[in-house]
Amino acid sequence: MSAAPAIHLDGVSLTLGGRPILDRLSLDVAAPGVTALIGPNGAGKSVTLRVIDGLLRPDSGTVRLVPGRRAFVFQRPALVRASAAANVDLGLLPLNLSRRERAERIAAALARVGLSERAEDAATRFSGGEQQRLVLARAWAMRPELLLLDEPTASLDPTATETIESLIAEMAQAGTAVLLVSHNLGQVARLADETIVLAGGRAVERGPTRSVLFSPRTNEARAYLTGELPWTSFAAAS
Ligand SMILES: Nc1ncnc2c1ncn2[C@@H]1O[C@H](COP(=O)(O)OP(=O)(O)OP(=O)(O)O)[C@@H](O)[C@H]1O
Repeated sequence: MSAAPAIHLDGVSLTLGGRPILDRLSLDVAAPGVTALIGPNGAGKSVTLRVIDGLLRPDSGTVRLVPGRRAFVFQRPALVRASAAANVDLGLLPLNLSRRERAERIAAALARVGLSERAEDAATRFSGGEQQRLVLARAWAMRPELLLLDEPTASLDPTATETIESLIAEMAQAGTAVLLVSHNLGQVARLADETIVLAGGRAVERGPTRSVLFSPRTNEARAYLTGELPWTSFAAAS
């Protein structure tokens, strides 16, 4: 990797509830671009994102991040009881923008995810997919240096998924380092330059997405991928 990584984890270990969850985890995430973090349920993907965001403190090891704005889109959308517009505005508050610039960014972000008409509606009454689109709009409006995404399209319909995927790609092209946790391997293939496979709290494999998905070198990665990836249709499309 030529430039300094946006995220650098070195030997990160963490025990939760008496169980080792991260086990000397080391990984780098390049900036800009999309890096996918994949692996079986319980592998420690969400915990890794929370460690990177500082919500969980590792027992040992080093976490180094590129300085700047950071946005985290959780598996379950984190929204306050206020309008959709106010929820986007919350992400902008720390940025010291003028009132007018905030209003412009809010309008553009809501339009980007097809929620312009819902700007004044209560966000907590939105459907699951609408809430997910809203939190992504908030992240987009922040223009973060670092974007952490935990299953960002898990409850979205195909059209909304396409909207969100193009928004993620656009942010990466504009310079954001994106770390994407997803079980949607088609999405990983579409978006991620690099892919890291996590199993048992360790990065067992990493490399260009295509080689990780189609020619995994480790048994752990192979076991995960053969259970999840529709090899026949997928391989035929490549
Ligand atoms: N606060 C906590 N206390 C105790 N155990 C925890 C805590 N948070 C997570 N864990 C455990 O850590 C393990 C890894 O959880 P994590 O949510 O990171 O998995 P994941 O790889 O994101 O899985 P999935 O694909 O199912 O979302 C799980 O077994 C979970 O029960």
